[in-house]
Amino acid sequence: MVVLSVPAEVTVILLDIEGTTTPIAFVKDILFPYIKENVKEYLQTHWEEEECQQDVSLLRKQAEEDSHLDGAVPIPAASGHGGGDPQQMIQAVVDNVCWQMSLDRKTTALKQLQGHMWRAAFAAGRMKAEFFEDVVPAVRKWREAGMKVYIYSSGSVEAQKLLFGHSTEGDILELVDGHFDTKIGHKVESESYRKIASSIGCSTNNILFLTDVTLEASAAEEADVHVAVVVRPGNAGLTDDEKTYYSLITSFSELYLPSSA
Ligand SMILES: CSCCC(=O)C(=O)COP(=O)(O)O
Ligand SMILES: [Mg+2]
Repeated sequence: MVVLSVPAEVTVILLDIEGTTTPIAFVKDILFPYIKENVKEYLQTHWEEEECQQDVSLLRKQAEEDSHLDGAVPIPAASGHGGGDPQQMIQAVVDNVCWQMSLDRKTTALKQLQGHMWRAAFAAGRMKAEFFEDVVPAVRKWREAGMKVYIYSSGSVEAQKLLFGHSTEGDILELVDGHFDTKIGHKVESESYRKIASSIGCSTNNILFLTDVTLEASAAEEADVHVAVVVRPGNAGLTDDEKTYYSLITSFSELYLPSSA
């Protein structure tokens, strides 16, 4: 088995979700279709609620920022008392969400609505999150060895907690010391990793970040975070240069912690 030695200065393991702890297929074939199939009904049912209106406001703000993009779908401003025609507005939000999802965009606005929609499905037991079989045993081992384990995903913190709280392995939320999402910054920006270190109260070089996306690995590395690229079934392929440059693992069991020897 290939073994990757974790540098002695590492005290925190920061995990991406999609393509790292969890198969991309679970996200693409189960989580995302649920949104596309249910978004209209969800908006119709929850339209008058404060949380739903906040989600719509955030999506509208994002739509304004996106107005220069090809195919962007605007969301009209709510006008006067009671706003415009709710059905027209709902259709615009549905079209905007579907357009963003067709591009797999990771905007905070889209991820916030998705998280709120998944809540009911997880709570009702309609979905259970999948984790690769090496994930839970490895995370338990790392924690026993004194490591802190944090999550950094484009999925909202609320959605992350749903996945860890309702998984095929049971409720594994207690295995995580904390969560970060795009509210701290985007995963392809190195400043996000500096902010995460500062929020945890450690140096960036105390963190090992595991992700399937090399653009994220590169941003983290620029901030002096240690990185390993996770190669899982169904992940996007890597170029030969990327394969040579990055430390690669295919299972969390390939990480060797000197402190656990
Ligand atoms: C954790 S919520 C479901 C996945 C999701 O919406 C997503 O965007 C995952 O992105 P990641 O940063 O974990 O690759
Ligand atoms: Mg990922």
